[in-house]
Parts: sequence; C-alpha cells; structure tokens
Amino acid sequence: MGKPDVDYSIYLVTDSTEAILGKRDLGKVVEQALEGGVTLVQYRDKTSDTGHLIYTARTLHRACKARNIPLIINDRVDVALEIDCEGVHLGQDDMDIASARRLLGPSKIIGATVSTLSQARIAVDRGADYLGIGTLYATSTKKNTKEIIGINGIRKILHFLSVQEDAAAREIKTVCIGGINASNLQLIKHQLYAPDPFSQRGITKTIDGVAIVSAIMGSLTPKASSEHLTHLFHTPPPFSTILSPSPSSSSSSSPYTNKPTPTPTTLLPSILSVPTHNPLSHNMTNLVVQNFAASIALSIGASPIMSTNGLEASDLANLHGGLVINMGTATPEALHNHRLAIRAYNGVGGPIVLDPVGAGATGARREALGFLVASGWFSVVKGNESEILAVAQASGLSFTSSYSSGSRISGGGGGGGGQQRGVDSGSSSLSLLEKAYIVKKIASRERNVVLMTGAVDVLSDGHTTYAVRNGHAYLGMITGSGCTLGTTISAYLAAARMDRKVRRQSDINTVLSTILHYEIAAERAASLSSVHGPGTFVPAFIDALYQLRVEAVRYADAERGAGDDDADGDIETYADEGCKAGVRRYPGTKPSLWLEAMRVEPLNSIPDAGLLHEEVGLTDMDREIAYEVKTDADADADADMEGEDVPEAEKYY
Ligand SMILES: Nc1ncnc2c1ncn2[C@@H]1O[C@H](COP(=O)(O)OP(=O)(O)OP(=O)(O)O)[C@@H](O)[C@H]1O
Ligand SMILES: Cc1ncsc1CCO
Repeated sequence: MGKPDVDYSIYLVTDSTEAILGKRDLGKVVEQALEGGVTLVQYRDKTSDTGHLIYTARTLHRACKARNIPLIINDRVDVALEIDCEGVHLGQDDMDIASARRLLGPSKIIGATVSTLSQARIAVDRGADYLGIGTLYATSTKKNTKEIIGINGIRKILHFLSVQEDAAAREIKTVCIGGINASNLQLIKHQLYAPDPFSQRGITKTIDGVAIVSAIMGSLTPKASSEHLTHLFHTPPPFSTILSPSPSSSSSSSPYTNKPTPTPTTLLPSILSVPTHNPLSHNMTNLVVQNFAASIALSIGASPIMSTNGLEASDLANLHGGLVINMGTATPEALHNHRLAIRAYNGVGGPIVLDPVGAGATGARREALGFLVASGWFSVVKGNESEILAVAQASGLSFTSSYSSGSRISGGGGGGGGQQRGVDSGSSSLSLLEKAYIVKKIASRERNVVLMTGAVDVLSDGHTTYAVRNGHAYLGMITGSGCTLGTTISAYLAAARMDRKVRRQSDINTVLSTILHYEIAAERAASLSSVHGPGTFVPAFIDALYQLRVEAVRYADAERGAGDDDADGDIETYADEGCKAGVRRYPGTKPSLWLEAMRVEPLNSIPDAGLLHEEVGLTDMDREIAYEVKTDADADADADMEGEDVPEAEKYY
C-alpha cells in the first residue's frame, strides 16, 4: 500500500492532560474535531500505560478511518505497529527516524519535531516525511525553553530547507507548532508565506499546515473551533485584501507588475482622496509630537484623534481610519495598548503605520520593537536609517556593515553611522543602492511597504523601489518631522481604502504621494522670504501642506471642467474651510499641478549588497519575538485551553 496523500493544513495534536481536556472524553473531542474538518490527527499521550494507549489509539483510528483522515501516534512506534495506523511522530528524544522507518516500512508517515537547522537537515536525511517546526510561541506547556524559536526561527528553517541542493529537503512538508490559535493563525500564515528575500529564484517555501493543540482540545466546542480554524487557514487575513504584493504577483494578471513610473496624473487621485474622504487619523504617538501631529493631520484634510487607550481602539478601528503606532516615548503600559490597537486594526483590515522611533538607540527600544512586530502586521514601516536597521533585525535578518570590515553590528545601531544616540537620523555611510537593497529585502519579507527617511528617502514594497529627492534640510532640524510624516501616511492609506478609484492602487504609490505632498510643501515653505530657519519654517510648513491640498483640489476641478465650454479659465478657491475646497472659474490660465516638482527615481536594478543575512542561529531579538505575550482578550479567548500566560507577560504590565 502506498503512502496516503496527506493534507497537513489543520493538524490536530491531542492532549489528554486535565488542564486542557478537563473531564471530557478524548474520543468524543476528536470525533467533533474531525466533524469540524481537521485534516490529520496525532494521538499524543506521554503518561498513559501501553494498554490504555493501544485501546485509545484504536478508538481514535476507527473515527479517523471513517473520514479517511490519517492517524499518527506520537513517539510510540510499537503502538502504531500494533494498531496499524498511518504513521508516527518523533521528537528529538524519541526513537531515531531511520530505526522507525525500518520497523514501519516505506508506506507509513514519519514526522519529526525540529527546532534547529541541523535537526531539520538530519530529519530529512533520515527519511522524515514532514517536519513539525517549533516551538513557535511559548505556551503553558512550553515556556522558557531553548526550543521556542518564534516566527523568525521558523523562517530560518524554511529558508534553510529551500536552499538545499536536494529535492528531499526542498520539498519536505512542514507544519509549525506552538501556541497557534484563532487569534494568530492568519498572521502566522501570512508572515510565513512571504517570498524568501534571499532566494534567487523567488521561490517560497512555506508551511503546509499548522499543528493545533489546545485551541481545539481545550475548546468547549471542538467542532466549531475546528471549522473556524479551517476557515481561517484558507482565508486571507482582513488586512491582506487590499494589500501589498503577494509572492504570486509575478503573474501577468497582477496589478503590481509592469507598474508604470508614477506621474503627477497617476498620483493625483490619492492626493485628492484625503480631502475628499476626511479620514480619521488615529495617533498612538509620542508625547513630543502630539500637538504637531494633530495640526499636520488637519492641514492635509484628515480628522485626527490622539488616543493612547487600547480599550477604545476597536471602536476607532471601525471608523475606517488609519492608525499610526509611534514608539517614541512608549512605556510598557503603552506597548500593551499598542498591541490591542494593532489587533483591532488588523482585524478589520485598517491600515497601520509603524514608526519605531529610536529603535536603534537602546535595548529597551529594541525589545519594544520586537514586541510590536510580534503583535501584528503593519502596512507601512517607516523610520530613519538606524531605525530601519533595527527593523531588519526584528524581521530576523542580521546586518553586516561593509564599513566595519565585515563585523556584525548588533541591535540595528548600525548604518555605518554607528550607534544611534537620539531619535534623529544622524549621519549615514550607506550608499543609495545599499539603502534600496535593505528596504527592498525587509519589505519583501514582511509583505508591506518599508520607507527609510533621510535627505533622500527610499521606499519599497519588495517589488518596486523608489528614491525620493524632494524635501528640505529644515525637516531634519525640527522635531517630529518623521513622526508627522507617519501620521500623514496613515491618513493617506485610510483615504485610499475609502476611495474606489484609489483602492486598486498599490500602497507604495499611496505612500509615494504622501511623501511628495509632505516634502514639496517643505520646499515651498522653506523658499518663503519670511522663513529664516527651522523656527519660522514650522508654521509655514503647516500652511504649505494646507495650500498644496487646496491647490490639488482646485487643479482637479479645473481639469474636470476643461471639457466644458466655459471652463478653461483661471480659478480660485472660494470655500477652503473644512475638507472640501471648491473653485470659481475666471477666464485666463489654468493652474499647474505642484506634483510636477517631484523628484522620484525608480530604482530598477538593485545589486545584492550582501549586507543582510539570514542568521544561522537565533538572535536575542528572535527570541524576544517568540514570546508572544498574551493580552487580556487572548487570555479570555484561550480561557480553558492554555492554562496560564507566559512569564514574559509580566514585563509589560
Ligand atoms: N536633509 C534633508 N533634506 C531633505 N529632506 C529631509 C532632510 N532630512 C530629513 N528630511 C525629510 O524629513 C522627513 C523626516 O525624516 P527624518 O529622517 O529626519 O525623520 P526622523 O529622524 O524619524 O524624524 P523625527 O524623529 O524627528 O520625527 C522626511 O520626509 C525626510 O525626507
Ligand atoms: C525627541 C523625541 N524623543 C522621543 S520621541 C521624540 C520626537 C521625535 O521623534
């Protein structure tokens, strides 16, 4: 008999312990899970005696066979042989795979738990059919152990397998395990489905399924929980419905291929969408820029709210606005609120901009970044050079400075410019193409837009990369210009999602429009004779942001009217208060569009600068991210299944 074709997608691993199963009957719970659609079952019982194991395994096998679902036995090859089920799963301390294969024969499924690259390599060599990679997140049963490898640990093993010479390694099936439940399944799948940023062939090795323990075994309604998890596995997360490119976007039908170089005409709709839709701009930002950010939001035509209370985030997320998470002055309590907000916006697909202010400066900030990155998905991550290097590290990539004779720089305090001190950009020793290479790699891994600001801004969505040379040095001399750019981007993204015309546009073009509005306004303000330095620049800059928005509306109206007999005239705004500016037409010249001042360079060929590496071992940052700290909401959701929270949670309360 040949090996069965296995669907690994929702792989139930049983748990008979009282803390998870309670007083319920294991067989009945598994029956319900099978009804709910689990695709593979592993009977795992570390304590019962052999007679009980065989009896229970037979019962489970009957239920599985009735639905044509394979049954795998954990550890006990003898039990699998006795009941003649479909296979075994072996941990690192169990019988070795080659011996099990000799006993079971070629037609049985053998799976192996791996948490390191070498374990993965050995398991493939010894003939495993699938790898259970983990532990992904700490749970009550697996806490502070070295096997907890987080999302970056899983990424490293998938990458390692995908670059092996042998097809056996490249093609082996994989599931991840550890702390997976309904609240994180879609995010995990999304994160692991990213194209490998180091793959020459653009191939993606991703997980074939998720192993679920307590989210089903501890559920009071195992059938409904299994149905829900199955649905989640096969459905893109809400935030990905209007999103940055997916690995399959090389197909010719993709809206992201052959993207034309943006022109003023192509960018105008997103510039107009903010004053048209007056989106909510939800700021969870630092103490320094609260007032400035609110004024900037108003000046571009958005409606700001400065709210740091995570408990109102889900109400706000339902108002179709954009969220900016700025960790400039974040405290442990603030991070907890940020996490609530990130989950609320991810849950409804609302855009989030992450601004990891000062992330390269201190260990606490790097930890905070790890915490935020583990909390959800961000549409855009923006920061100056040091901050983006810290983001690379949080994404599981290590940075080698070509300016420090190949030495590894830890903690993102790099950028050739060395350790970040304050939150400002500091000097850079990276070339434009090196910056482009870094932002492109991170964006491709995270499947979002990454923006590195500075005198020249570099942004990428992993496919398209631009350098923007607009702006003015005064922006670098005032506090909060980066932070308020983040506010502006989040409002633009929200408006784009509310606008039917702009909705199909990729996020990178919306971000580009935002930068141009912001930086051309800075140029205009700085050129005024009344502006003598950064102090007089700030109010002039707010004015200019407002004027450009009004002029864009005016221009668009004039364009629309151009076809009318009486419309080819000079125009003037008549009602520019509120969000909509109107026009009055006069005979004469048509206004020109300030977007003509854009200085954008598409970076089509970015050489491999060799600065980022997929580290072989886990870094401290990877481990930090592995501890998915649970919120109260998670604790409720997990209620009877996880027992207690991970100890790291205490750090943030
Ligand atoms: N020398 C410069 N010339 C032109 N534009 C600049 C210059 N320096 C900064 N900018 C612009 O200022 C904005 C903020 O970038 P910057 O890198 O200074 O952010 P930041 O360090 O995060 O700021 P902050 O922490 O004060 O909010 C961007 O739009 C960037 O293009
Ligand atoms: C100066 C400063 N310190 C923390 S946040 C902030 C504002 C600019 O990012």
